[in-house]
Amino acid sequence: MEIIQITDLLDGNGSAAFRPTVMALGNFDGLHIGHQQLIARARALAETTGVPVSVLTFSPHPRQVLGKGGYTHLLTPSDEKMRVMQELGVDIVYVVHFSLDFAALSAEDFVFRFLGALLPQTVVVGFDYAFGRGGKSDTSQLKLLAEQIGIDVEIVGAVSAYGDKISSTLIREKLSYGDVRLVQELLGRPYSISGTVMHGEKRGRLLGFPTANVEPNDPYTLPKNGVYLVRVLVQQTWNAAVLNIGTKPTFHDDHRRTLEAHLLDFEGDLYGQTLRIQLLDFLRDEKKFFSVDELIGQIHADVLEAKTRLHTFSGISY
Ligand SMILES: Cc1cc2nc3c(=O)[nH]c(=O)nc-3n(C[C@H](O)[C@H](O)[C@H](O)COP(=O)(O)O)c2cc1C
Ligand SMILES: Nc1ncnc2c1ncn2[C@@H]1O[C@H](COP(=O)(O)OP(=O)(O)O)[C@@H](O)[C@H]1O
Repeated sequence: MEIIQITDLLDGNGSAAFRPTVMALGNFDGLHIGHQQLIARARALAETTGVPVSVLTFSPHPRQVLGKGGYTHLLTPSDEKMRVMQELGVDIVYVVHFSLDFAALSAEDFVFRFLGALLPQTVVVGFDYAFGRGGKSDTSQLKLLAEQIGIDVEIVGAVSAYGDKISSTLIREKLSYGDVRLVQELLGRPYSISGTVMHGEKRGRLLGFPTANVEPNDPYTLPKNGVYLVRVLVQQTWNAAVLNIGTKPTFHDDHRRTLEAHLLDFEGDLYGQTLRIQLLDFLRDEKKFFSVDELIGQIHADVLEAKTRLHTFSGISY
């Protein structure tokens, strides 16, 4: 898969580097099964005309640039997004640097000056696609403008599950309830977080449960505080683990949120390594224990419960 960064507005002078493709447009945060259907549609169209399938996406996420706080938690930061797109069979990803200048483009400029220069034969968008200054233009305007310069527009309908339209917002909400099993259904794969193992408070080993303190590499949307059954990728090997997300209220009144994974069958040094954590199941809420022995007893019970539930997940492909 080729990744092409686009940092300027093209102004019609960059077209030499581009070739005809069928192009899916969107932010695709989460790359959930709705996004996947859209990309599959683009792929099918590309195959019938014998051109590559491309995706046009933005970085940073427009909400990170335009949002009131200027910062948004993501489901699939860039590396994860690229990994999943590759699995989906995307040939080319155009990553457009999203700036205030870009956001200010009118609908006409976006289509005539920008999109046209990328030479798509067809663009594929979701039914709720919005573009142009203030995101004020919709799919019917896209069709009207794009067809003037010979670009076909294909609009893909909503995908629903359990009566809800699948969206990044829905997935964020389910994560806030800790419902990682449902999230896995909506994503078509387990929710995953990548991070680096940092030094912690060195208490884990004294409790009999060393825990890798994982500092997320990007501003991920975290599920609610609690204990989860997870799988952790360490140097190309998956390890079953229990993960605590929270503030460790047994030891602290006001600690920042941390992610700590105890790998069930592992001994060794993980400091400095990059780990990928897949969240498989929610085990319980995080609690304040009144003695350390009570906490240790509960972690033993968590490990037993994790091992029991692990059997349910044997069919998952990583
Ligand atoms: C499976 C598991 C469950 C945990 N549950 C709780 C909990 O309910 N409440 C709590 O205060 N800490 C909980 N912890 C966090 C421990 O307090 C933490 O791992 C310990 O303080 C070690 O921290 P350190 O690695 O920074 O030394 C849990 C840890 C694990 C691995
Ligand atoms: N089974 C295991 N699961 C997680 N970490 C382990 C395991 N075995 C050894 N380790 C190592 O021990 C470290 C965690 O020990 P801990 O006492 O909790 O220290 P820290 O507070 O620095 O995390 C991990 O970062 C890793 O290098």
